[in-house]
Amino acid sequence: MIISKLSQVLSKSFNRLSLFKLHEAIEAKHDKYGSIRVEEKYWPVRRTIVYVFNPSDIEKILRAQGKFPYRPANEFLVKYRSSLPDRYPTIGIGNLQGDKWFSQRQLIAPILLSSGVLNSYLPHLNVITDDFITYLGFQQNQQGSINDLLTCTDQFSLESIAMICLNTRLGCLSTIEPSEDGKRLIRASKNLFKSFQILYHGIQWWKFWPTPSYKMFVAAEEEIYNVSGKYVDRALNELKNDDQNSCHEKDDYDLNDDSKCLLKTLLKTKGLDRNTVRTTAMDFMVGGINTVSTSLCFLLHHLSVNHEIQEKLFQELVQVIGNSQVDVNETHLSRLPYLKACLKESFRLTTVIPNLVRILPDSISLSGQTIPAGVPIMLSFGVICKHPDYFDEPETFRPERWLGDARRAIHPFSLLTFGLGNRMCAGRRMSEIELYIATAKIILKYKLLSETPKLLLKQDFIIIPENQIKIRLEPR
Ligand code: HEM
Repeated sequence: MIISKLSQVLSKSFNRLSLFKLHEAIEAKHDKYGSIRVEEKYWPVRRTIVYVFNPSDIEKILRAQGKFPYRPANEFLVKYRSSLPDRYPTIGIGNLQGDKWFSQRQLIAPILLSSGVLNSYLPHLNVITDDFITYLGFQQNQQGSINDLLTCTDQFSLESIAMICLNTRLGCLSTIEPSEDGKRLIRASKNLFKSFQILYHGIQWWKFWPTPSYKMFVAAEEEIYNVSGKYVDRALNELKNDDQNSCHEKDDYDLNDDSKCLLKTLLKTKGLDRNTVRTTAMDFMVGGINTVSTSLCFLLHHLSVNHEIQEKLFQELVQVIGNSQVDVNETHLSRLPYLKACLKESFRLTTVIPNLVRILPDSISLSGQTIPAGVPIMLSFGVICKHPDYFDEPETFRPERWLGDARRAIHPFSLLTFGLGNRMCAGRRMSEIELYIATAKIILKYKLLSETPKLLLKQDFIIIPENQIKIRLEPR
């Protein structure tokens, strides 16, 4: 009895120490220290980190970040890309700082956020979702179950992001075999995130010699660079040929209409050369594969556990869209408040990125403590989102809390899935559209029944399920 208790305590402590359980270690800091924790680390170098667990402090920080919000870069990525200036004229908007970041963000983000570009992808995302539904059908076992939902949503997510960023289908949803490029990208993006977790949060041995994780990162980065480069060059050649040949007839959603194709629009933008676009496309791929895939997997899991909510969502979808064969369009998307609330609630319970990080240009007073300028501050909204001080019955999946008057009880800086302000996620609207269309069509087609005993989480750079998500699909 005593031994088993001791082993439980030990295993909990070791779990918290583990690199893949950092989210639990951060929760434990909040339990122990309350709304703020200023931590001095002495090894391998002396540094201070501040953890903030209070939405009012988070609001203060985000309002104080100025014109050039400073989110610390992934240093290993900066080191690697800076060593190859011909290949990487930029280290990418996710890692640049100051006015260099600002001028690149000004060129790139408006294209990714423009409704003209976004809407042109709706028909393609509908087709990809239909293919995903067929693919799911082939993945079911004899009892109608999918044994590992995340590997399926990975395929969907990669196929979608490749269509958006590389202007190509990769065949990841083929019921026979994904294309070679598809397989390479899936493998590379998994390895990339695995190495990120160790390189970003572990001891920085990579600064002194190429550790196995650093080598894994470089190999994955090269793979993504090579595959995506091929499609960027193809788009560039098409643009050159288009210039030489006369215009062809274009319909509203024709991605050969260059003004509606993200990649070609980037390539035609003054100030963005071929290699900058190549880096940007890579960063979009990396930013968008695992985040969207895991978010979709979590949302489908929550719906599969909460049958009444799933039914209520189904009713909304039937009323607004009809059935799974109808293409989801802009008008439908503007009339689906319950679907949007379900996604928000899924983000609250299982947000894939539970912290934002900022370094402020000036000192700031937070929860009665003065934090000097230049100190990294972790805005730990993932903890806030699961705390009863801020959310009633926090463990319950209840989309209604995001609707009508109930929403007013929620502090606006408590859920920051995509960040906030002028450094927020450039792919937010694209991701939401992907997630809405996929969820809508799947729920219209299938009733989802969970076969996952308990959802466990781990941090693999982003938060992902630790155990396999098993789900049964019953045709409606
Ligand atoms: C569910 C999916 C996604 C989530 C949860 C997510 C979340 C985030 C978060 C939290 C940030 C940091 C924001 C901040 O510091 O304020 C970020 C940055 C970024 N994301 Fe996403 N993201 C997602 C999908 C995507 C996609 C699909 C793309 C590209 C198509 C993308 C591109 C970017 C870029 C370029 C940045 C850096 C922006 C900058 O530094 O200016 N993300 N994302």
